[in-house]
Amino acid sequence: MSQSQYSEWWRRSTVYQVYPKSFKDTTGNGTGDIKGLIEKLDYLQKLGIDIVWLQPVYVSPQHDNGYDVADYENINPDFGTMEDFDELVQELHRREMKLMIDIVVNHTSTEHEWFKQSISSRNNPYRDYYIWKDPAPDGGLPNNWQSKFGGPAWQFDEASGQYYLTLFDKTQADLNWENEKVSRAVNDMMLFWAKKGVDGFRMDVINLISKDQRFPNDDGSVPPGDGRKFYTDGPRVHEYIKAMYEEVFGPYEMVTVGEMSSTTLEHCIRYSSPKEREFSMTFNFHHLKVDYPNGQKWELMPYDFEAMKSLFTEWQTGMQKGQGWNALFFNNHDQPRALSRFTDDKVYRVESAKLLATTLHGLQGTPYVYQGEEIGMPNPVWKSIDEFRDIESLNMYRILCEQGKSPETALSILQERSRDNSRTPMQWDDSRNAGFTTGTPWLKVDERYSDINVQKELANPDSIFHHYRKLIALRKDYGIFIEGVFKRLDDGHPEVFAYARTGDGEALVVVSNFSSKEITFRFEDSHWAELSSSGKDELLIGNTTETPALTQELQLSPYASYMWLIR
Ligand SMILES: O=P(O)(O)OC[C@H]1O[C@H](O[C@H]2O[C@H](CO)[C@@H](O)[C@H](O)[C@H]2O)[C@H](O)[C@@H](O)[C@@H]1O
Repeated sequence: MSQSQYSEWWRRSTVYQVYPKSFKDTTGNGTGDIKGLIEKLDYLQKLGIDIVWLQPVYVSPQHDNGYDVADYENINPDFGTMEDFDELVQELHRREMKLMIDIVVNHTSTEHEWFKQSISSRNNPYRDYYIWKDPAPDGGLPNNWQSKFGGPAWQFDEASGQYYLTLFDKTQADLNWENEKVSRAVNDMMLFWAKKGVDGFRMDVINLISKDQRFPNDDGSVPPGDGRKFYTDGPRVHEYIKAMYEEVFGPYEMVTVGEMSSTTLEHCIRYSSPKEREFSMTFNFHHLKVDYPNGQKWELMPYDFEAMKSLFTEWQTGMQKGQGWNALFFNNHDQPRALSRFTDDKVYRVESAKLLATTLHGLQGTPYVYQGEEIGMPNPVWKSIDEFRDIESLNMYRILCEQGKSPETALSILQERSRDNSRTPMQWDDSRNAGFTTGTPWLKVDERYSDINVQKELANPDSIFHHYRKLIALRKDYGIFIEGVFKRLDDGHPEVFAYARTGDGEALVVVSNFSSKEITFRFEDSHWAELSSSGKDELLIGNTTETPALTQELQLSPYASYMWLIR
């Protein structure tokens, strides 16, 4: 890739993901709001954040916490007003920060006016905005596709005698992108926000919008056999995205990230290579499915560390070769906290949080920090099903019990897998409800908030927060973070992930011990010969009190992680 292809500002940026419902409540109604986010912008600026990704704040019945949009161009009163939104844009821009908003157009809420019209009669002009099918000849479901939240992907409408498609909850009806009026309406909606000064979009499950128009049954030959192979990266998806680029993203010079569900490397290269004129970058989830036995999210197994490292290697190398760009992340609002999932959130919580950050931020791509990650928030401990709020978790708990699992077993699966793990309120200080709200929080606050909170983190120069701050600043200082060619260096070591990023006679080297053991790690001779001939090493950042030089053999304490620059 030539130098100029790396010149876009967002390649040097770090994005902070805000789950508004759990960020900061200023009204006392127990739900975070836009004014709460404005109140905390100085905090995000201190962290060094360039872009804030604000998750859906549109009018919505909130069955899926805003991913069920009922009106794309108005703000849900729980989150505030359009004036608050405009103030947010101004306040971000005043700080030279950017705003990225969530666009959810694979589906709408069934409370959206388009759907209300669509379901009203077979002849309504909006009927074709959604995917309606007759029952199968035997009177059953149109096909055997499954909803990602459990159960069949079809809902029956008695009045018209047809089914509509819902790949997520039954209140989230899939839009029919074959209808040109749908893409027209979506582009108009995106132009509305672009004209308001929004700088970018995060496009929810955007690679699911084009369905195989034959709507065939899934024969189960490719796991998980739920129909996804017929609508994931579907036949016309690139055509649809290119049209968005030409009309909206390109003219408004937006930064865009596509959330790509169950995607492939080949497609992500196409989605994010500049010459394709689609998105700036893509999220994929493969590295986070390394604890799903046979791709089954609702079964447990210890995570496969080697698989995780191989997936990072495959995507780093593949995207680099194909000129694509990765969105880098370990955490988001759909994932349990990586700290609890892949490392030790108790004895080595601080070391672990810093290790995950260093390992991720040294990779090629744009890093995303999910709220609370920068202070080392772990999964909470769940005591009862009554504490959960997430629609997927509640559906799956019911299904797991129906399948014969005991309530205790079902709860233990939710403890590891529930999306609510990452959605508990942000912990600002040690006052009541962690300073999140003066009212009753919509989801419980983790009990450890008096130890783990922003106030404490800011006061301690060695905190996780300050580690993130340094990493974010380093990315701006050294071009090697952006351009360096990825090479894995640990040769299948069972505890260590080690890699280099090389270029222009320099090397960035990251070595992380993902275990609670004190270990010795030795670079293989050929790797060491290359590294040691590259120049003099300087430790850029580490997570212990030691400041080791880079040597062929390294003693690594539990969860130790270091990043060196050689030049
Ligand atoms: O696990 P994948 O098949 O790779 O899918 C990725 C994620 O897709 C879904 O997330 C997004 O869409 C949902 C519906 O709008 C919404 O509920 C969620 O919050 C969005 O981020 C899926 O729900 C996630 O579990 C997957 O991780």
